[in-house]
Amino acid sequence: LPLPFSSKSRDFSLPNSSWNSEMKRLYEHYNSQCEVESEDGEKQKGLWRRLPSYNRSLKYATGGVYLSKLIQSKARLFTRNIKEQGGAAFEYVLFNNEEEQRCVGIFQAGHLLEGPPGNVHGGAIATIIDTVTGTHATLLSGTVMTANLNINYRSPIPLGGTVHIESSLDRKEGRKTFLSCRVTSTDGSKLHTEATGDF
Ligand SMILES: CCCCCCCCCCCCCC(=O)SCCNC(=O)CCNC(=O)[C@H](O)C(C)(C)COP(=O)(O)OP(=O)(O)OC[C@H]1O[C@@H](n2cnc3c(N)ncnc32)[C@H](O)[C@@H]1OP(=O)(O)O
Repeated sequence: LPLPFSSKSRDFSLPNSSWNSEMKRLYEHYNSQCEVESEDGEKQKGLWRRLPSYNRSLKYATGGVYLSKLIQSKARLFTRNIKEQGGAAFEYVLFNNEEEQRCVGIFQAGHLLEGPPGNVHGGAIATIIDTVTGTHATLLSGTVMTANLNINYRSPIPLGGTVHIESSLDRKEGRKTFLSCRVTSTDGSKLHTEATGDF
């Protein structure tokens, strides 16, 4: 992740007191596979890697063609900019499995993401899918933009609930990267959303 963050920047993908037990359990499940101990007690890289997440992409604005310095200095990542405490909006952590070309997101949807009463807004679901697949495509192919995101909403996601999001590589064609994504209940028994993305 070639981003020049200050060591003081908060890493939003670490557990906090708003996480429910399912969120913590799944975090532990993947985090425990990020580092493994060999027989001689040495720590080695595991199958998974937790991806840190910050609320701005550049610590210091460098100026841009279209954006004023003021806008750049105030720019914050959409999914990490809600000040209200207590897991009000997007709580999530991403883990990447480079070998299997899979990226997993664990997502707890806070009360500010309501769409239909008691359920998560379809735009918020699209946002978190774009976040997981967009990050995955970046890891696979370098800097990308989402060209196309196709979403099938299969069953509502309850507000406050935790879901498992998995992005996998379908294929690469020249400079295009095609991914598939599934949002399921944490035990995998219920399919909430399916998507494909071109980056
Ligand atoms: C490491 C992690 C870091 C990440 C940290 C941040 C975390 C947050 C992550 C959040 C992530 C959030 C991520 C976001 O939210 S990204 C924001 C949302 N996306 C955009 O705003 C993108 C806007 N569009 C564009 O900029 C251009 O149109 C792009 C760049 C997409 C293509 O324009 P470009 O001039 O470059 O290309 P081209 O026109 O020569 O076409 C090239 C090829 O592409 C094919 N094509 C084009 N358009 C489409 C389409 N719509 N569907 C299907 N295919 C399409 C086209 O047929 C052609 O194919 P072929 O003929 O070659 O076969």
